[in-house]
Amino acid sequence: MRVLKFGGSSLADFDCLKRVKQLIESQAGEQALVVLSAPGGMTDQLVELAKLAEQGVDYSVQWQALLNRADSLKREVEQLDSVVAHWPSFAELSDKLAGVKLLKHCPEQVNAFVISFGERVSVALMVAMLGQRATYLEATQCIETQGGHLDAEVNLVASELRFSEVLKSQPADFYIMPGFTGVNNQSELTTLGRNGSDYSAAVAAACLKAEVCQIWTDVDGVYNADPRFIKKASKVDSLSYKEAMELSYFGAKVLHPKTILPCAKVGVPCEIKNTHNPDVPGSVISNECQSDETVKAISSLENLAMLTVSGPGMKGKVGMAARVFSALANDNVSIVLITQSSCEFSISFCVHEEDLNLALSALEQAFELESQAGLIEPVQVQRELAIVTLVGDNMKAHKGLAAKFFDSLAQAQVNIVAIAQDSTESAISAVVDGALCNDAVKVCHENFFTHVPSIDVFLLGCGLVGQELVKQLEKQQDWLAQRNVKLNLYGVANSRKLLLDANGIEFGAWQDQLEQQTSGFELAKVEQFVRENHLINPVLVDCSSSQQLADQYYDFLDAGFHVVAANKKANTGSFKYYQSLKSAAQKRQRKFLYETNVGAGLPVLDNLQLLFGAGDELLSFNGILSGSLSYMFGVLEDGLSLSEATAKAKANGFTEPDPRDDLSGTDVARKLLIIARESGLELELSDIEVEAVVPESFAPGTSVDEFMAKLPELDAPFADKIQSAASEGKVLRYVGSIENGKCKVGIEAVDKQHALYDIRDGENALAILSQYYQPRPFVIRGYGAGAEVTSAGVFADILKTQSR
Ligand SMILES: NC(=O)C1=CN([C@@H]2O[C@H](COP(=O)(O)OP(=O)(O)OC[C@H]3O[C@@H](n4cnc5c(N)ncnc54)[C@H](O)[C@@H]3O)[C@@H](O)[C@H]2O)C=CC1
Ligand SMILES: N[C@@H](CC=O)C(=O)O
Repeated sequence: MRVLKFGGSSLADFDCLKRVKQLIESQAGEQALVVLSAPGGMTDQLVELAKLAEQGVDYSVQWQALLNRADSLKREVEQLDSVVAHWPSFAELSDKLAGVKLLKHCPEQVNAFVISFGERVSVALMVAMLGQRATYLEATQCIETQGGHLDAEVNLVASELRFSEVLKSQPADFYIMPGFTGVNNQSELTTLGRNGSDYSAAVAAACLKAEVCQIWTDVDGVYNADPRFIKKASKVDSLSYKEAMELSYFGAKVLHPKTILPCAKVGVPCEIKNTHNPDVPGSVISNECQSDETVKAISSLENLAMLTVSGPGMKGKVGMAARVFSALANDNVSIVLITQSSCEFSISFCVHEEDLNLALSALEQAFELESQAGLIEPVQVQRELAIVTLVGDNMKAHKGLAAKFFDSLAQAQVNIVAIAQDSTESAISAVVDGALCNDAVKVCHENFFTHVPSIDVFLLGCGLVGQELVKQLEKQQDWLAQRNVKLNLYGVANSRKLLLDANGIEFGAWQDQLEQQTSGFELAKVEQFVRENHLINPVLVDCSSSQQLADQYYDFLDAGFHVVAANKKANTGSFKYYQSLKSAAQKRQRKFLYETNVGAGLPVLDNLQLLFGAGDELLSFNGILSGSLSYMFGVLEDGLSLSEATAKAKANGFTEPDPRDDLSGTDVARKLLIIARESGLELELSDIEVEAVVPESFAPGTSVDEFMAKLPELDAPFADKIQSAASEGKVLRYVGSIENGKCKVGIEAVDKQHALYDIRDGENALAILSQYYQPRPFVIRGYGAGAEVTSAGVFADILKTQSR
């Protein structure tokens, strides 16, 4: 005997019914007991009718909708010449509802009759469709329950007897039985709790020692996370009973939690299959489950509240926990998870939010005296919580899984309210803020299953460096995929507009799309986008030179973004702000990375931070830190004028957006300040002594174009300077130095023997004399400006946001 159960989604309309009929008939010579749910959505209609009737309000519209739906299904079946002989009595249903409306009261027994009516509709239709080979099996003759009329428990022993007698007296190929329904020992109809048809099937399978219990639904099986939400969730081929039980208990909606126990008791394998995809092997739940995976799946349960009972009267007092839990049990409050502090001062447990008031009043009554005597404190309540659970039998004795779990939650910025693990180590649960539950599941799924961490980039500033970065991101997609990194570009902003796209921005089309936007960047907008799309590793990448953006880095970090900056303005604001960014990043466990602030793509700051971290100390620094000035001084030697050299440097993408930042020495001063600060000097930008190439007083208040047009006025005096240095066999270089805690930048004339003589064409050269690197300094040399090298440095920083 095989037991098959079809849920409401498999019975939603006539086409679905035909598909189910075919599946039943394909049981090739096997006897089958088929359990049917109500046609999809019909139980909800019935529940609503009962509610309206109880409120004494008019329900004729809803009633008509139910009748129409049922009648149209019946008509379609009868068009096949199959008379629906067992059609349940709608007149009886109507009478019952009228009675409820009159009394404004719906007794449980009547409620059970009303809400289980849809199952009888399904069975009547299917028996008619299958014809002679099928027999209508009354669940009320077979499934004996105890407890109330609603949410009743099955008495397996009594039910086994009933099944064997009833089946003996009615031999058939196919027994079609309504799910969700039972009978108590007073022959009154009962129901098994919402979605209880799975439970009916499991009970039938256990009582009949069936070969298999197949649960047919609308998904291919049990997934390792909720597939409606985790796109990369994959089907689990086999699970143990324990794993399935933990999963369904902690929220996996594909199976009713009560289903497993009856199957497990008898060892009937339970198979989950997709009605719409019957050839795909489903998930098999059995004792035979063999797999090496440690974590099988992640589930989550939302809408929970946590209650904490504490007080001096708890400590060392035997029986307190028992009293807490029996008070709740007496009021039928189900406890989802329990945790207790080791000092025994408090017990915390989770209940479903809907049971919260009941739980509170039960505890109030049970501990009234202790509470008056000050032995028990008022019960603390935390609402809107969720439980995220990792499930897997092989987690047992496997070191590091809990650490990885908690680390994942930290990565998603999810605070853990409480934790619990059963002693068999097959499930480990964390109670978390309900609003962050999906983030938590997503990051755990990434870390335990797909192993493809995602980096979610929002690019601010798409000029030279920003545009080049987008090109590099596009070019490297395959390289990233090979290394299991998913780098998504979700947002691009210029100074006026912000483009956000939850599907990821198209690399080829972003410029046009950005232009079509109507509003600009605001942190709140991006934050909301991150929340709505449950992004775990959002990175704001600043490739602008905006002071306004630099001033918001603290807020970016505080809002949980990593920050990658080519823009130097935040690090060269006040020392206090510079420090606050470091501590915000640390506090929020986010990265603040700005390698390109000095030397563009050259590995300067990372190396310095590592060296200083290893105890090295800066003794002195000397070098060329400006790519544009390195280039300009080089071509000046070759005979170009200052204005020509500046225009060329600008065209090559070496200068700042405003070349005056380079020519005034400010850009180099900023870089030197950052090196100084990284080495521990508490300096401000105003502490740097600056000798300008072109003083800020030249053409003040002009636009970049006006400045460039006026610059030729300085060509002659500058050519003289070059000439006079050349007459001594020297060249001019723009040099930054740190000596005895003092920083200065300015022009130096150097001869052939000088280490900086050959540094030109955009190259930077940095000589770092330190405790560890002396008497010869540690030297870094290479191109220190330009869109390609700079965006490569930004790219590297983006990738570094992943390292822990
Ligand atoms: N070009 C280079 O070699 C290097 C540049 N950097 C830094 O990279 C940054 C970008 O440089 P480039 O791309 O050369 O400049 P760019 O002028 O070509 O691009 C900057 C872009 O930022 C945009 N922008 C300005 N304010 C904005 C705001 N509030 N929000 C969004 N976008 C805004 C501008 O409209 C412009 O398109 C600068 O801070 C620069 O100091 C750092 C190292 C090397
Ligand atoms: N304008 C800068 C670009 C890099 O920071 C330079 O010339 O070095």
